[in-house]
Amino acid sequence: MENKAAAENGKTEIGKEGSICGFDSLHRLLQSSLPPHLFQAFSFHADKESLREPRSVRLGLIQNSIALPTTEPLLDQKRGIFQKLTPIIEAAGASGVNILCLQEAWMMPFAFCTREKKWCEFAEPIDGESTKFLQEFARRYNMVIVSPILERDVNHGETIWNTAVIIGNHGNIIGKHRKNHIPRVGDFNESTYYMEGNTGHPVFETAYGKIAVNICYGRHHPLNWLAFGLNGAEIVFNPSATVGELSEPMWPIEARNAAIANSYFVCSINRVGTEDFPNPFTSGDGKPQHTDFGHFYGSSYISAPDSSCTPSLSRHRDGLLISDMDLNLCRQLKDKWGFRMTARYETYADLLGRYVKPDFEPQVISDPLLNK
Ligand SMILES: NC(=O)NCCC(=O)O
Repeated sequence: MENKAAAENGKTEIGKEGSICGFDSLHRLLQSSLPPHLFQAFSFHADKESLREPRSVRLGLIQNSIALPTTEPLLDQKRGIFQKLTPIIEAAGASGVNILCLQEAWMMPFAFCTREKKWCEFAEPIDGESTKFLQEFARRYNMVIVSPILERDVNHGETIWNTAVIIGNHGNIIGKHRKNHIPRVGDFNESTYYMEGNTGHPVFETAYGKIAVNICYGRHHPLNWLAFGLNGAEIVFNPSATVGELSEPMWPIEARNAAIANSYFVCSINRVGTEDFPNPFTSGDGKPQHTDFGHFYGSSYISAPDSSCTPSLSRHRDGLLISDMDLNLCRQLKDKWGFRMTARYETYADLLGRYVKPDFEPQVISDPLLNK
């Protein structure tokens, strides 16, 4: 587990497999070459206000590799992850974390690359075994927990969804959100298993603030981020599973941009490690078949609306990132920049209204001399 002291010592384990140019994380590499003011660690500052008390919240993000090989019985694999996570969740609770978020589909390997249907067996109802496991911690530590799982909706013909369950600090289920954007890129063949979510862009009002969940691939969609902001989110969690070759250059940028544009905090969580599957599969790109997805590069971090961010966790180790923040910062940034006031929602709505119609024509004004 990575704690504050260990995380501040960024050059631990240099040369270990998974390091980047000898550094433990991309952030450490950047930190060594960029001025220190670009990096804020673990506690976000907001100005003191005269009419509002600070609204301090402590967040925890967990990234982890799977516990057992994917060839082991499915139930053992799931229970192995429970066992592995128990001390990490307890450390979060003992550290006074108010809201904890786990990685995408945390209770299973990310098997969607295989297109094999046997992995559907991991899917659970929202009040299933994984939720019950976490409800106990939520009650014990008075902690809200965001739990991204593979969901089976038994009331709707056993349909499967990629879902985040929001567990309240009394262990109650506040609600759920289903992943809005399903990737069809590289080995991310998730639409073989579930379709685009049908829960909209809910914001959950919890004891510690208004939160939302933008699951993984939704982070490439600025309007998805915007919708959570329009509904009043103060913190948006982005539980993810993504691999280095595909998305690592985008990872340090998109969440920070969303936090700035929408005046809220963004918590980016990625799983870590390489998961190997029993049967080879191809990526439809002419390259040889393979049995792993590539390296899940971890690197979880938190971005603030004032453009600061925490250092990221390791690229190759499990980790718990804990950070304090004052949610007053969200409104302070809204007052400063006025993005909500200067946006042109009517014109965007008009364009989008026309764009979704089959007879839409792009507004392009061509130089009349072009074809002369
Ligand atoms: N899990 C998931 O949606 N991955 C898609 C790949 C990416 O967005 O980087």
